Amino acid sequence: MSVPIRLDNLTVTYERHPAVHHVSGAFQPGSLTAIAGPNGAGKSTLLKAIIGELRPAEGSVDRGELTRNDFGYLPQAADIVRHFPISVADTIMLGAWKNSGAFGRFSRADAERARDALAAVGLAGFERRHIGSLSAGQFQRVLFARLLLQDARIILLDEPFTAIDQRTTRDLLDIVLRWHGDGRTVIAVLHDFDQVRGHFPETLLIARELVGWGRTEDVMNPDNLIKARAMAEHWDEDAGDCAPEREPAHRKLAKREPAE
Ligand SMILES: Nc1ncnc2c1ncn2[C@@H]1O[C@H](COP(=O)(O)OP(=O)(O)OP(=O)(O)O)[C@@H](O)[C@H]1O
Repeated sequence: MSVPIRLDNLTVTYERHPAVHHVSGAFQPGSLTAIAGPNGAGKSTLLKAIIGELRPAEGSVDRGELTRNDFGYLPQAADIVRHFPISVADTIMLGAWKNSGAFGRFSRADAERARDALAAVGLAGFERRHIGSLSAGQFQRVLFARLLLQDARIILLDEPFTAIDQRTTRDLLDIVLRWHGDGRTVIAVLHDFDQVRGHFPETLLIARELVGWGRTEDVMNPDNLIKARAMAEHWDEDAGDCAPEREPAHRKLAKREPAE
């Protein structure tokens, strides 16, 4: 598979108010890209549009031959409900659902892979723990184990290292770098600019509109960062609607579809 994921004039709105505005460019296969920008810049919205959870109000996302099963997605921790009575093992096995048979049965091989994935994130022996009993860092490790089991070609991470300690961050960052080494396409929303500069070759800097997209050393320069901040400071939440010239009736509102 060697086709990029292309964004063409992508605009995503919430009730016609643009959260992502006229973004164009491409994620090359096998690239490792950070999405950076101020709070409310549209970073999470952009990820959701890439996986198809939100529909464009204007423009498009061209995923080529990729299907939903090719995408592994880690939402922001705040979007994940943790008080379901579900074990660590079952949470991880959800990553293998695409391999399960017609009756949702998992193979012995899947169970072994789940154990391996748990060991790979440093949580061997945690299978029976209730997810509600885990620390934030342990839970994030479980979600990474689920992604390992899912074995997706494209991996989207929304603030994967927020509110977790340095050791966990380092361990999970190693997994991200391994995914990149395997040739997967990885896109991660990040707030830590040192992390972006240190480990992510490509950056997409957004402040609702694109500020820069390309090599990290080119994009993360002081001018662009000042520009992004200034664009955020000038946001007018009461600005008029975003009305595309020719808007198909079925695209009038960004529509939420069932999340993973
Ligand atoms: N479900 C929603 N309904 C209406 N507006 C929304 C919704 N989700 C996000 N927004 C708005 O869209 C804009 C972009 O939000 P988004 O969460 O994509 O930003 P972000 O860059 O990920 O922010 P942060 O860094 O704070 O997580 C914000 O103004 C936000 O208030």
